[in-house]
Amino acid sequence: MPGSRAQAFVRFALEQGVLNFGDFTMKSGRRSPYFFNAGLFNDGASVGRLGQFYAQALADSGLDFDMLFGPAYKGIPLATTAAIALSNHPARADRPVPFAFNRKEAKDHGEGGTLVGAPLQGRVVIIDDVITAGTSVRESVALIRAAGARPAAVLIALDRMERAGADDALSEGSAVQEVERAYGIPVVSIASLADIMALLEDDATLARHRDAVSAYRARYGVQ
Ligand SMILES: O=P(O)(O)OC[C@H]1O[C@H](OP(=O)(O)OP(=O)(O)O)[C@H](O)[C@@H]1O
Ligand SMILES: O=C(O)c1cc(=O)[nH]c(=O)[nH]1
Repeated sequence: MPGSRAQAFVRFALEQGVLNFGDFTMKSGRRSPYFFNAGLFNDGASVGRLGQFYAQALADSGLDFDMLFGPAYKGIPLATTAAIALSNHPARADRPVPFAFNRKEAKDHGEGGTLVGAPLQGRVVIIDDVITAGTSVRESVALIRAAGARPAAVLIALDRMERAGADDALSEGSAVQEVERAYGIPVVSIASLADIMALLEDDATLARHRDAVSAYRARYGVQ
């Protein structure tokens, strides 16, 4: 995404309390001096604006696709808001934007199963907030392929630009690069750690977090 839009997104996330600085333990167990909690896009206006950022990033990528898939749980509102924004975006004019999502627990009554929404078919864009170790993407790819559809891309809000794995066995590329290599599909992000670092440089009120984020990037990051 063009620099100024990525910067606007990072600022938006900060204002919503989604982007935080401090000491956080991530799903992988790694400790991070910053955290992106997409669950705090938690009202109609902010989740609507978030959808517009996703839609613009996908339009800017020029990728063609048939539908969206949001992995449970947080991917569900993300795919929903992105589908609404895309259906109003000129790049998608006159073409529907079907979307689907999964349940974490299979349902054994009613329609049953784990998939909800439009049938998975064609070229599917997986929508999530961040990729850390790639587990959520791996599970999504398996679901999409099992349904006879094709993963076409991953669209995330924030590329943390960091290597996955234990401290003494870090992946060669970033988790995002590893996903691109493993599945042969592009990962599009609205913003990245580089944009967060630019924000820290620009904003004197955030200056106290610069050293910790720089040290973290030096330890785990890719350029
Ligand atoms: O690349 P990964 O290692 O899979 O990490 C990233 C995933 O982890 C988080 O979701 P989580 O699995 O915690 O589920 P949630 O959406 O129910 O919060 C996040 O929303 C991504 O989906
Ligand atoms: O790795 C994680 O657990 C993680 C990092 C982050 O910035 N945001 C998030 O929701 N999860």
